[in-house]
Amino acid sequence: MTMLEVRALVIHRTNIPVVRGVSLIARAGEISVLLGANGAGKTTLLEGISGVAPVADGEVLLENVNLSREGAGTRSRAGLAHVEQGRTVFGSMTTEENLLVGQRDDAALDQIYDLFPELLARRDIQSRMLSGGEQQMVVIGRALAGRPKVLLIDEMSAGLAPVVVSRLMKGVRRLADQGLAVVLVEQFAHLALEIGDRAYVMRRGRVVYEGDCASLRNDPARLHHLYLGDLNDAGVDVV
Ligand SMILES: Nc1ncnc2c1ncn2[C@@H]1O[C@H](COP(=O)(O)OP(=O)(O)OP(=O)(O)O)[C@@H](O)[C@H]1O
Repeated sequence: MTMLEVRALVIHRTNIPVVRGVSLIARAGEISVLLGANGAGKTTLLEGISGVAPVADGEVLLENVNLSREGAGTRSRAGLAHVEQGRTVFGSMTTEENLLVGQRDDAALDQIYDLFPELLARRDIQSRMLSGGEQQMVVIGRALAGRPKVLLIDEMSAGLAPVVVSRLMKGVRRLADQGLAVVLVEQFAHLALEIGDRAYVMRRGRVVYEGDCASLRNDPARLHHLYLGDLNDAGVDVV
């Protein structure tokens, strides 16, 4: 079932269009992987979807309800959660105090500890003492507090060792298997394509590939070309 539908989104930064008519979908139980080189517009796109960045044109629909004119708070309450870049924990608060921020019920806390048992053992530790990977688990866990329908995750792996990234990816896959619709922006393309379902590659503000993750995973030369090769910018967006 399609949970999130983004239609022809246009977003400007200092009057320059950096997202130029992007459409994508995220289905319940699936991970939509969003790839692309630095500056392609991935972060800006997620910000436009969650309402953090103002949108110049296009639509954001959650379960067919148009949220395009709503602010970030309304979109969040409607079920759109956004894990932004930077892994911001409340450092002087314990792991559990962080997880309890915005928590609707204890069951959600149990769900987080079930997903990331590592955090259970660290529940009473000040979150500034946690490793980078554990802090990322806390941030993802906090985003689950409102029981979202769609989870947008931006570069959760930045600065982390590949083994830690794999661990996080497994957690995200499990969340999708539990029914969440996930949009995952990721620099470790090969790892993301392993756990993802749908793939989108952005280039200079546009989608230049839309398809299944398996096709791209099995064709690294094509992926390389989509990132760096000579594409006809004015041509067909979907390869
Ligand atoms: N606040 C801002 N003000 C002006 N320009 C911005 C701002 N944020 C992003 N940009 C520009 O918009 C373009 C898209 O940036 P964005 O961060 O969305 O790309 P990205 O694909 O997420 O890249 P990265 O992987 O580096 O985060 C870039 O050219 C960037 O310089």
